Amino acid sequence: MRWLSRLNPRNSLRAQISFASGAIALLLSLALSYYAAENSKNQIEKSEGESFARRAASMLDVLDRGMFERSREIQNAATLEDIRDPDVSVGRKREILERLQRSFNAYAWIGICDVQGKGLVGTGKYLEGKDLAKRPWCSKGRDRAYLGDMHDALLLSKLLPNPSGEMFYLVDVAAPVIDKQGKLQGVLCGHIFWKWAEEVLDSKKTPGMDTFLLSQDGLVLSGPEPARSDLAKVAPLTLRTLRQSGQRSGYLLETWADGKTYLIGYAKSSGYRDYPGMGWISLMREDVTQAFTPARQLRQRILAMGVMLGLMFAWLGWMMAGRIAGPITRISQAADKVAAGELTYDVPMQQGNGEVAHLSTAIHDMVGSLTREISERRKAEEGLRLSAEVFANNSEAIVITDASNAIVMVNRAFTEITGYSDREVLGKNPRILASGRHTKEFYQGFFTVLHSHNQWRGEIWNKRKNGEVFPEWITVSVLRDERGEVTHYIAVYLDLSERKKEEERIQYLANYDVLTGLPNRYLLNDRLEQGLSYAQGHQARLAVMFIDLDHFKNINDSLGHDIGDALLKMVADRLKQCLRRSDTIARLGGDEFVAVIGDLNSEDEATFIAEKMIASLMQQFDVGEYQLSVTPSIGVSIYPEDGETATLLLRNADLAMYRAKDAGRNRLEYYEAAMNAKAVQRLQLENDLRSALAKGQLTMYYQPKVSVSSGEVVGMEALLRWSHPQIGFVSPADFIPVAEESGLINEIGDWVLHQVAMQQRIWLSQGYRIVPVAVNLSVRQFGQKNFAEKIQSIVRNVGIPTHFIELELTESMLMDIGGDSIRVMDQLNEAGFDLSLDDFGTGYSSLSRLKLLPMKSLKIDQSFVRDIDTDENDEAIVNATAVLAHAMEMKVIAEGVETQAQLDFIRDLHCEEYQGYLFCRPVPESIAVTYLQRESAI
Ligand SMILES: Nc1nc2c(ncn2[C@@H]2O[C@@H]3COP(=O)(O)O[C@H]4[C@@H](O)[C@H](n5cnc6c(=O)[nH]c(N)nc65)O[C@@H]4COP(=O)(O)O[C@H]3[C@H]2O)c(=O)[nH]1
Repeated sequence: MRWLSRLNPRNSLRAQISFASGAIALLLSLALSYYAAENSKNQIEKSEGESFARRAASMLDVLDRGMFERSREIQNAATLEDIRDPDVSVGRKREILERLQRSFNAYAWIGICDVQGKGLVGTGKYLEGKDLAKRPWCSKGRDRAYLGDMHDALLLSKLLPNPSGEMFYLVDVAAPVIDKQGKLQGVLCGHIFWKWAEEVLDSKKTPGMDTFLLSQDGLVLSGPEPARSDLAKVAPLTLRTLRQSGQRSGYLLETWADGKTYLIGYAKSSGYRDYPGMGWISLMREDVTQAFTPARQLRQRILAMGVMLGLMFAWLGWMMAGRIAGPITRISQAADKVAAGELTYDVPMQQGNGEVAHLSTAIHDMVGSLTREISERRKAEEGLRLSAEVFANNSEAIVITDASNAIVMVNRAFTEITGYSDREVLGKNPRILASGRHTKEFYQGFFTVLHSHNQWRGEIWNKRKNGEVFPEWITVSVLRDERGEVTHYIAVYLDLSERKKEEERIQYLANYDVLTGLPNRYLLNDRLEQGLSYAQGHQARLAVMFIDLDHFKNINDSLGHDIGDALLKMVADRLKQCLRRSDTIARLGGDEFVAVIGDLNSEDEATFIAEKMIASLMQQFDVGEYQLSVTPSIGVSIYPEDGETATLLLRNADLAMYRAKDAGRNRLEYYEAAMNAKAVQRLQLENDLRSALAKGQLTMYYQPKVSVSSGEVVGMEALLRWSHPQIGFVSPADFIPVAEESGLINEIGDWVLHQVAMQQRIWLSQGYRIVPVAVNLSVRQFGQKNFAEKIQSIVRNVGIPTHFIELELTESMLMDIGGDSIRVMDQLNEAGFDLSLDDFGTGYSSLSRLKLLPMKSLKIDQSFVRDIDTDENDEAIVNATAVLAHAMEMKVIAEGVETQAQLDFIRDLHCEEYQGYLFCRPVPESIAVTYLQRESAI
């Protein structure tokens, strides 16, 4: 509907121009058509009128001449000898008259009346003998030639042949008949059919046109009105005009009684030659609707052309206006867009030098400069808004003072930090915030720097409204006018309270253990360094104690970390209580604590403190619902004997602590130099072990397991051997712990498992009888993620069933591995591995816990077997263990059976299997296979 609105002149300049030009053209055409039609009407009126008048005149001429000629004929006939001579017979006369009648066919009758008025002779013998005296021609034709007006043919119409029977009219032409003697003999008269006149009139007529012949009195002699009716009744005006008009012919326009307007041409008879005529008037009329048809048609044509012209002009106007209005429309659309805020809109520029081009350029430039101005203003407003936002929302307090240092403006943060509302401080000096902590000189220095550098930065202690003194970092700037005079000071305050607290917190976290509140490793180092420098300066001695809780991991795993943490806090408190205020007790992490005891008089003092600690920790802890006890292993190093640096002293105390652990835990060990050598040796071993695998220095030995009852080899234990290139044979008892500590055990363990599985596969492929081969697992291996899946995949990848492999776990492992261990054991068991508990009796396995484990067999440690035949205790232990194991449906395997006596003993105790030098030492694969072979040979 947009185009409709474009056509509305009220909306569109283009439509206005178009309508105006169309309307002008139309009006002009209307005027022109009116003028042309009027003109044409006048023309028609004149030419037609004149033509009518001419034709009316010529009609009269014909009639007058006809009447004149008839009159002459009759006069001439009257002078004929035979006519004038009374003696000539009537027949002769009749003959002459009939000949005359034939010469003009309009003669109705020609005849002669005698002086008495009696019909003497007549053509067709009509009226002969009749009394014609009263006839005007008879009476008036005696003296001279007579012409009579139209009259009814009363007699002749009955006599003459008249098929229609209608009355007809005649005009009379008569002349006196005078004989030679000059005596009147009668009157010769010719009756002329009036039809003749009507035919003359008709001959001048054209369709749509009427002719009238009027008598002098205005009676209708011929025409559409009844004969001898008075024209004054139907056209009084016309008749009056004719009478008044002095002209012989002319035309006029008049409305007749029938309501129609006629164009009328008229002529008045003027006779012919000496014939004066009878005063006849001829009229030719035409209805103007017909007469003016050409004018009307012309007007219609001009009007049609006008409409065409109007439309053409409207279209031309539309096109021209389009050329003018198009660019203006584009400019106005562009202006609309700009007005709607589309400032980036580029107003199109019209090419050329015309007004519109000038307008478009001017608007383009104007919009450009407006846009620039607006965007600059917006930027400025944005800047102001931002500044106000920054001022209002800045987290730092902002105070603006005037040159006299009276506060003129503060922001929200100021109120939040100081507690003063803006109303409370406006007009006041910022001095109201002074804490009193700074001296007069400080403020003097402050203003000196401020005025010389226009800025001062620094920390100031101020006071809040509630009286709290707090630190702030302040930046004060000076604002000056163009003359350099100070107008304002702007101070930005950053409240440092939180930051200080945070710094203190960070400081605390950096130096203290969060759980126990004891100094951590860093603060310990500091304190130790301080203690050492004191000791050096005062030739004093100092002790470093490394304290590790035994089997603390078990508590964490079994009772949860919350209990473990609570216990550690209590342990920390008790350790602290065992020390003097000047001493330091720190927590390094986990269950490791270090104490630094300065100004030591003797070793006994350290021993006393350590024993106090052991005694203190051994007392029961009530943690939640649990009653717990822990034992520590404590290693001590002394300055200056065991080291002069903090690092050395800590390391040596650590070594001593390990020694205490090795020596059975819950004890105190002093550092000895030999420990260090052992540690070095251990480190060397570790390094060598790293490359042992790659260098092929590790091999597997196998020791058969034998059925006590049958003496058959029913299994084997895989035992690792390391052939060190320098040291020679290294016992697994020595390098397995090293591998465990260093983490190498995982790699080595995988290798062992793979080797054993491969060996089984080879034996299988070689057709040997397969017995399960037990592989030792270490605690660290067991702790690996997805351990069960891993060893399963190693075995399956080799391509042997899992029940070919037995897994041995030591009892002490159960103490060290986490609470998840039962789940892992279940997984292994479900995967098809048999599990066996090694070294049973050396640890402190709770029997109730043992019940939960999916163990297939239980190996009695060789230390019990060794003296079984001599030591009753050992015998009792082995016996009880065997009973217990059987009760739990486990096999019992005796380890380290060296003698027949021992074998007999374990047989008595119903052990199912044994393993030991008695049957076979651990041997390489080449020998081990012979046991299988031999067995398979049986
Ligand atoms: N006196 C005496 N000893 C006997 C007798 N019969 C066997 N033995 C020794 O007793 C140890 C039995 O192995 P274990 O208790 O599992 O104790 C093993 C095991 O805990 C560990 N070990 C050995 N190989 C591996 C291994 O591949 N992986 C892991 N994690 N540990 C291993 O090293 C320990 C020591 O292994 P070995 O030195 O081979 O010592 C073996 C074996 O040689 C005997 O009649 N008399």
